[in-house]
Amino acid sequence: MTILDTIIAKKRQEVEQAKATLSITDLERKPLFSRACFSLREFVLSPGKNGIIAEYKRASPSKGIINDRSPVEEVVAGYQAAHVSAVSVLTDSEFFSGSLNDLTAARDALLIPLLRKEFIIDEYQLFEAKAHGADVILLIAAVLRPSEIKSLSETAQSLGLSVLLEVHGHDELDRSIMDSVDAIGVNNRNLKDFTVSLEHSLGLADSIPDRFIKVSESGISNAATIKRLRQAGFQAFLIGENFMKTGDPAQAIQHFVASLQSSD
Ligand SMILES: O=P(O)(O)OC[C@@H](O)[C@@H](O)c1c[nH]c2ccccc12
Repeated sequence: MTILDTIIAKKRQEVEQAKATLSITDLERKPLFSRACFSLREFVLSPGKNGIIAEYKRASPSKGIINDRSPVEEVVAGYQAAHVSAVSVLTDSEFFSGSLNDLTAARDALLIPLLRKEFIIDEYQLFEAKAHGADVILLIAAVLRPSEIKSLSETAQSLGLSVLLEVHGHDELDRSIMDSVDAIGVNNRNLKDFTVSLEHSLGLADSIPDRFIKVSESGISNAATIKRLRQAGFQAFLIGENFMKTGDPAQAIQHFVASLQSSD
């Protein structure tokens, strides 16, 4: 069993428990469910946007605790003040120490798109995402059949959510490309063994059709890397640990964005 298998097995149990506690109808009645979503496309592609999607990540299976001292609302407010395009918040509790409460706390602090970073396997989680303030959801090609990606992405879009599809290699990309996704993210981290290489993004850039927002995910820690990724055609950059591992993520991102601007 890989760590990904373990995470998905646990997730299936969690979703069944959540469904038994709160129905989709209950979720639809939550106040946030009826809000209009911010568009990922607009916030990444409009002129002057830097394309950074900054992530709030307390812990991960590969690193253990990264930062359990900086409160979510402070960190995401700092990300927004640094003019990022969007914010990502982990909601998995078992492996990433996140929660849906973190997502809602982030929503309260933000006027930019918010990604629910989660292992989504069931449409119930899409309704949960909407009811807790998300604008964007993640679908991971490594754990979903193409038919599942199709139905989950269509349902997400019907709720007004933007869809980020995550792939790791050519095979996943080729079988998962479909018009009901908005953005395609190449994860530089292999979720099966945690090794990180930028070559995954660089090698796939030209194979992603231009109608999708091109996102590079994980292991990004400096402006020079963003420059290389932009040259390869990437428009958005998902970055977590580089900010979270410092004592002050809000300050770290300010420095990062300043160095990005001075290298432009
Ligand atoms: O902390 P990093 O190396 O900057 O990576 C952020 C993000 O890409 C990573 O957290 C991630 C990408 N895909 C995921 C899927 C599930 C959980 C986490 C992830």
